[in-house]
Amino acid sequence: MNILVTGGAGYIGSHVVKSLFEAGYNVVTLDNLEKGHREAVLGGEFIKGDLKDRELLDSIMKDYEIDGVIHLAAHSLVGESMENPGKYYKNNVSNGLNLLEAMVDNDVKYLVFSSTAAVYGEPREVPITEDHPTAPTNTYGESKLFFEKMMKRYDEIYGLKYVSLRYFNAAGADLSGKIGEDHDPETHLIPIVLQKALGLRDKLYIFGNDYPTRDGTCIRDYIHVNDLADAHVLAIEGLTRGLESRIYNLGNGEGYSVKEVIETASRVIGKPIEAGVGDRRPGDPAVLVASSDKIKEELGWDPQYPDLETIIETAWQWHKRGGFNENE
Ligand SMILES: NC(=O)c1ccc[n+]([C@@H]2O[C@H](COP(=O)([O-])OP(=O)(O)OC[C@H]3O[C@@H](n4cnc5c(N)ncnc54)[C@H](O)[C@@H]3O)[C@@H](O)[C@H]2O)c1
Ligand SMILES: O=c1ccn([C@@H]2O[C@H](COP(=O)(O)OP(=O)(O)O[C@H]3O[C@H](CO)[C@@H](O)[C@H](O)[C@H]3O)[C@@H](O)[C@H]2O)c(=O)[nH]1
Repeated sequence: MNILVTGGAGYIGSHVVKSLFEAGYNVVTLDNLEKGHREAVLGGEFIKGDLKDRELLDSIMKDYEIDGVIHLAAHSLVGESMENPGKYYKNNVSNGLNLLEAMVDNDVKYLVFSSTAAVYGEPREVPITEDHPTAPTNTYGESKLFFEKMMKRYDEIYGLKYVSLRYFNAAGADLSGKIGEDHDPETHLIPIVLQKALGLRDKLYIFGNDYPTRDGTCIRDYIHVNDLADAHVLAIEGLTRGLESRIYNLGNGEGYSVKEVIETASRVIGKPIEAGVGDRRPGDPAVLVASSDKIKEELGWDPQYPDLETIIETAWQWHKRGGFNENE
């Protein structure tokens, strides 16, 4: 099986590429390296290019006889999406449509998509199941929901079969020490907390402490990036076995507040980590916690690193060694 991975040089994509490779797939990675790292792609072919380049998509699908696509390439920052919505509609919707069109024209039938908990907005009840109403509170979540709707139509009209994986908060790093999270600028909570602990940044701010939660700070469900990656392999296997199009949540079913994440990181590292309190970040729901029962029951997904301390420990090992700087 020949699989095209868009965004495979990024944080989650590089872990997906490694898992696919280990499971015996032929992998072709397409990434424009706007955010990704060439050295993060540990196996298969690498092509530097952009989703907006329709000719390139056609030639990759033909030349490599692509059977399925795992589509991770996107802009993905909640805060930025509320400052620059057009950037999100362009890349996540318009460039994504280019990919769908190329798949139809080249008769590529299977698609696994990186969706997000942000499609739900402020939940009516937690844990959130896949049939919870969608009402995104930010442009990012809305752009991902638009793409899900396009996939549904392409299934109805062209028979494209898809699995949409709605990830909650990805964190941690591969145990090999070769790949991990390395964004510039970094905006995600766990790497920021670890950078603060390493003295690589002056300030750490909690974005709002007046949310309706147990300690006033936002609650999220953190999932280890290798457990996420495994779900992609299960999804592509399912599709090629004849699974109908599906949406699955991916989280651990346990929510941690921003304060609890900082406390857990201090425990893992063995020293206090100082944090100030800043304003709320526009677009942030107060609570996002997943029910992932559906993918466990239907595809046998079995997370190996569900506990927050372990997730942070793997991220700490990666950041302590200096990320890609150390590997270079
Ligand atoms: N990190 C999370 O917690 C999280 C949670 C839910 C969903 N997601 C989704 O997972 C996917 C991967 O997230 P990530 O955290 O690894 O982000 P990332 O920025 O590290 O990876 C995205 C990759 O896509 C590439 N890319 C972006 N636009 C492109 C384009 N037009 N053409 C070619 N390459 C392009 C970037 O260079 C980058 O390498 C995204 O779709 C994101 O929305 C992430
Ligand atoms: O310096 C910081 C950074 C973050 N936060 C808070 O920490 C929580 C987690 O934030 P972050 O790590 O930025 O992740 P999210 O904004 O929850 O978004 C992630 O998780 C979503 C799914 O829940 C994905 O869709 C997004 O792509 C991914 O970036 C949020 O409440 C933030 O407000 C802070 O308080 N201080």
